[in-house]
Parts: sequence; C-alpha cells; structure tokens
Amino acid sequence: MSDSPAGDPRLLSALARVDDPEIRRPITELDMIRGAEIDGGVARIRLALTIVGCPAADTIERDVRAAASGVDGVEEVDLEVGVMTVAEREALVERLRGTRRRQFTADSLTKVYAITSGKGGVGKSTVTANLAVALAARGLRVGLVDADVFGYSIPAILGLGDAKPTRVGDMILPPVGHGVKVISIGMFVDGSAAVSWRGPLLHRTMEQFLTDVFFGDLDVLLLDLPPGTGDVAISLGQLLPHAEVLVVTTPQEAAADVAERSGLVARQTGQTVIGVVENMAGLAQPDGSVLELFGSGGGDEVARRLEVPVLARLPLSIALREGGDAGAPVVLGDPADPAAAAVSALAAQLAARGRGLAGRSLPFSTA
Ligand SMILES: Nc1ncnc2c1ncn2[C@@H]1O[C@H](COP(=O)(O)OP(=O)(O)OP(=O)(O)O)[C@@H](O)[C@H]1O
Repeated sequence: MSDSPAGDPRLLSALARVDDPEIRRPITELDMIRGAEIDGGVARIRLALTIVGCPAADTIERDVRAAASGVDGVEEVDLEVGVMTVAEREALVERLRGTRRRQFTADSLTKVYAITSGKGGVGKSTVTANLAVALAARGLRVGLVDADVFGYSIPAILGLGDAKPTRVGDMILPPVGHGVKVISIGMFVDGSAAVSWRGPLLHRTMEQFLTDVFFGDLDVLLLDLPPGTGDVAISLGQLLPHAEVLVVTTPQEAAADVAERSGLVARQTGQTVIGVVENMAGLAQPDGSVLELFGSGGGDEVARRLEVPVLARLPLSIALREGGDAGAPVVLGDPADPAAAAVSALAAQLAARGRGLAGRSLPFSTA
C-alpha cells in the first residue's frame, strides 16, 4: 500500500505479520510503524495508532510485542505508542479510499447475496448470521450488512452487543463478530431506539454502508434485508443490481404468497433469485415422529413459483435459537445440530460457486 517503513529488516518482516484487526492489513503497510530498530538485545519500536482510544490498541500492542519477541536476538521490547497526526490519518484514509470506491460494483469479484423474506419472524436474520459465520469458518472473507432497519438483530446474534464502528476520518471500520465484518443500523442509534426513517434517508444510509464502510477485499457480502418489499429492498436492488437473492420462508403454505412477492421485487430490480431456504421445518421427536409446527410444503411451493431450487431446509432447533439469544452462533457452538448442519451445507454450496465472473463481459474482443 505504501513504501516499507525504514528499520531493521528482520524486525520489519516480523511486524509485517501483525494486522490491524479492524482494517485487516499489515501495520507495516498502514504507516503505523515510525521506527523499528534492534539495539543490543532491545527492539525499539515506535507505533502510531490511527486514532486516540483506538479500540484495537491492546490487540495491536500485544501482537507487536509478540512478533518482536520472536525475532532472533531480541531480549526486550521497548514499545512507544503514539497516534497519527491529522495529516497522516487523512493520507491513510485517502489511500484506503481508492479501494473503497470500487467496493461491490458489478465488476468486483465479491459475491453479493441478499437474504429476503416475505414476512417477519421467519428466521431470516438468524439464517443470515449463521450463514455468514459458516462461510467465514470456511476461510472466506465475509461482510454482512444488516439492512433490516426496523428489526436490526444481527449484532446481538453475532455477540457484538453494543459494539460501535471505529471512525478513521470519514471512513467507518466495521466491528468483527466471529470472523464476520458487520455493519448495522443498530450501531448508529442509541440503545434499542426505533428507526422511523423515510425512503430517501434509508437510501442514503444504504449507500453509505456500501461506500464509506471499509470492508476491504471480501469474498462474500451478505445483506440482511427487512421483511417484505419496502424501500430498503428497492434501494439495495438499485444499488446492487447484480446481487443474488435467497428467499427465506417457513413451511407454512399460507405464507408462500408474500415470500414469492419478495422474490419478484428483487427480480424487478434486476437481481437474480437463486433459491429458497426453508426455515423452521419439522422437528424430529424422540419417538421418531416429526413435529411440523408450521406445516409443510411452503418452501417447495415458493421454489416452484419462482422456478428456483430449495437450497436448504433448517428444522426447528432449540440450539439455533439459544445460540442466537446468546450471541454464540450454533454453527460454531453445536455444529452437529441439524439446523447448524443445514446452514453449513448451504455455506458449502455457496462457497463452491466461488467469486463469480458469471455474466461478466470479458475484457477482449474477437474482432
Ligand atoms: N429454525 C429455528 N428454530 C427455532 N427457532 C428459530 C429458528 N429460526 C429462527 N428462530 C427464532 O425465531 C425468532 C425470529 O428469528 P429472526 O429474528 O431471525 O427472524 P427474522 O425473519 O429475521 O425476523 P425479522 O425480519 O422480523 O427481524 C428468533 O427468536 C430466532 O431465534
């Protein structure tokens, strides 16, 4: 990103393995190292954090000490921690912004999946959060935009509590939960305040999420849409027409109409519906019978109408619900749970689709 800092080459190559946990780039590329010398057995390092009170300061300091201590001949680490000047910070933001403007355009290699549902409470956010974590657990770089403005629940499900994004200049660094970079409207309002914004403000907020939030290079971006066919779904459809859409529904056939509509709205904005996820399907009982609390057939019906496959069926699961309540996603906490296994299998299917070039025009002509 920038010229290598001056200093002892062995010490610098050790420090190059330390990432800023929020920006996820080596600190040596972020102009955070102002000095790195070995003097006798002492590694003297001068570190500049991006902002005062940087939430990642402790982690960076610990990692810097550990990296320096591992260098041959270093017996002691003398670490001086300062903060970048305004000019240095602006220069850093400008450089990162080069990447920022290119985020998620149609020619970016990030796969974008929007998760939608006809109505609320079908488990869309729970599915999205677990899917994100399962993709990250496969080694993919995953971002998640909680666009469910009226019912934002992703931060809680991912154990992020009241975590706030870090601002570096006008750039917003998303908190990371279970390996997933997350941005949510809930991080910008006080407590559990209700969001009663109208279309234009919602549109600008979505635009800002997709430009000012620095996700870095992602393999997959998931969008948790609000249920139904409102302003946010339409805005995101306009902003990300190349997104692919998963429709979450329950087995209840009566809900098929509304679920189908949410898929049709996505299509009207040019997005491609790739499949249905049926959630809250039958729960196997100890006696071998299956409790079908929400009936059966809903997922197949929506899939039939939208002419797409059912990609996953998640049974009712106490572990899935408890994991969501505790901020500890079931795909990590209890991977053998049938609902967790179904999400992980869905993640495997999506991962196999890779970073897509499908539908892109190639940069050469046959003329
Ligand atoms: N398969 C499941 N088994 C048991 N409980 C589930 C299952 N899926 C989701 N839940 C629970 O159902 C409730 C609603 O889930 P969630 O908040 O994910 O729904 P949603 O569709 O995102 O709702 P909204 O869009 O209205 O925010 C949560 O308490 C969640 O833990």
